[in-house]
Amino acid sequence: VQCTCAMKIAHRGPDAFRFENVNGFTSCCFGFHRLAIVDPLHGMQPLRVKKFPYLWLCYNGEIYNHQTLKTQFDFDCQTKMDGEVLLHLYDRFGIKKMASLLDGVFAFILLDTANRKVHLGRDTYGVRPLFKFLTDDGFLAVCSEAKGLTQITHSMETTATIVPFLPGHFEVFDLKLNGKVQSIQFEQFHCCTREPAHALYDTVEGLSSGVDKETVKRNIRSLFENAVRKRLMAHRRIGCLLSGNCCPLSQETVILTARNNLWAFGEIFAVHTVV
Ligand SMILES: NC(=O)C[C@H](N)C(=O)O
Repeated sequence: VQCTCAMKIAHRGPDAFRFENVNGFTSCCFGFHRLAIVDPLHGMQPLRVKKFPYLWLCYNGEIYNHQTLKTQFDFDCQTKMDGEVLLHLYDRFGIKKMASLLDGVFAFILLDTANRKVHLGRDTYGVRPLFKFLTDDGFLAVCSEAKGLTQITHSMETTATIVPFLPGHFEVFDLKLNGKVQSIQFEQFHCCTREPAHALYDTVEGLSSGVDKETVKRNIRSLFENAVRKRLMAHRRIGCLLSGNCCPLSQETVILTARNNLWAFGEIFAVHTVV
């Protein structure tokens, strides 16, 4: 019955929809509306792979460096999904390092039935939304929009609050035998004033030192191109880059970089908005 609340956010994913109960964990349920960006064939969620049958992942977002991480750590991946890398990273390094190695925009819930743990996390800038509903007696629900949580019913008499999940943080819960949870760790994995851990594996060309105008312009161009390039990981045939009031040079960079890096037969449209 609680699952029907997931229909409140049906507009977030027009491509596919799934409700799934977790085998042997009758208190756990996932509802997912998919906007298919990467691996349309195998990317439905909750994402599960043969290698880790006890892991259940639901996430919203794009992991720009998924390919780099797969190569770097020699992961044996079953799909082309960007999110699959989360499962391998979690298995190898644990939740904190997993979150800090991700270059992208994301909000996730990862259930580990073998260790009876639930993990939540959200990207540094909070680009992807995540709301949490938790009662004092340990009933947990999360959703990309608060409206998916307002009609959740639970055993407590007092109303539980719905709070946005803090960007750049992760939280770990113990999943008790009665299906309730207890928070055991809440930590920041990254803050925007620090160099991100994934920078170690970044492939952006070395920037020249010096503060003369030409060097600075070249460096800006190289960083900007890299920022566009890494976002071109979609398997959709039509993409749209929205640039808010950026100069003609960057407009041109966006279009050229995009055209040179398109996957398969895609087409790119840049829309320039002037604020
Ligand atoms: N769209 C998403 O948020 C998840 C994933 N990147 C996908 O392509 O399905």
